Amino acid sequence: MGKTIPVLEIFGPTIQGEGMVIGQKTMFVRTAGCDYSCSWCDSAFTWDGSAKDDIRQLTAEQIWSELKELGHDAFNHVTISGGNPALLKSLVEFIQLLKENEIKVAIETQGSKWQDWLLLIDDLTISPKPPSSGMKTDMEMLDSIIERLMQGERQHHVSLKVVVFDDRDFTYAQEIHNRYPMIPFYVQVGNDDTHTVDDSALIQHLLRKYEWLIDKVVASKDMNSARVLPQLHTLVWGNKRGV
Ligand SMILES: C[S@@+](CC[C@H](N)C(=O)[O-])C[C@H]1O[C@@H](n2cnc3c(N)ncnc32)[C@H](O)[C@@H]1O
Ligand SMILES: Nc1nc2[nH]cc(C(=O)O)c2c(=O)[nH]1
Ligand code: SF4
Ligand SMILES: [Mg+2]
Repeated sequence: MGKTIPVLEIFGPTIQGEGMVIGQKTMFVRTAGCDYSCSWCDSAFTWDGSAKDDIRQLTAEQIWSELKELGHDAFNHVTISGGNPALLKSLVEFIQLLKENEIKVAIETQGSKWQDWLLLIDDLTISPKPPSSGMKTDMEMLDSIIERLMQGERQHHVSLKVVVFDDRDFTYAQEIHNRYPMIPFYVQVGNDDTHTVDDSALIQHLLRKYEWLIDKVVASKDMNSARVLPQLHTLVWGNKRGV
């Protein structure tokens, strides 16, 4: 038996609601544990202890068989999110198993940790955290991650995505984009009400914030190559989990 992976959620098929492959049909595997504690994290249950009894230690083969049970043959893409999946060296076996089965692999991570298996990922989203998160970006670490990916000629498999809640976050997003101009860059609307069940009020609110963010990008000479996106899954399903 191979090494195990701490898993909190396996779901799909759904669509990737964010970033570089938005709209892509995909399965999700959500790992437990994060080295950050963002003030507005929409997946805080992965690290705040509230779901600790739901964590399952699964092997690569066990995760793969659950994915097949859920998705049958109606998927060819798997997104691994968290928490921070880049904390887990043991993910390499699972990533290799997916590739053997001709499944494309995406990762969501914040750019705080390196793993050699990042070089194997088809759609790698690195999402450094802006000031509103309360986190401080280790720029040396981020530089070294981007550098290694460039050395590995992964530029067509990588993107940067910054979630923006306010003007300071937008300035941070511009700085990140200017620092790594060769990496496709996305700004994403921040959801500041991750607990409400009033979907229609949330959706109206998030669409207004999307318009605000579009206006900011349109007015910024530093953002001529940036793409502005909402969290599509939130516009469709609100704060529902497992979609
Ligand atoms: C839950 S995180 C897990 C992966 C990794 N820890 C990270 O932050 O990139 C997945 C994505 O959701 C984004 N996200 C988290 N909370 C959000 C919120 N309240 N509004 C918009 N995006 C959010 C993160 O920035 C990240 O891009
Ligand atoms: N549909 C959908 N798209 C997503 N993109 C990133 C997600 C995440 O939580 O990492 C996510 C998610 O939870 N659901
Ligand atoms: S880095 Fe990602 S998972 Fe961790 S606290 Fe921040 S948004 Fe949540
Ligand atoms: Mg999410």
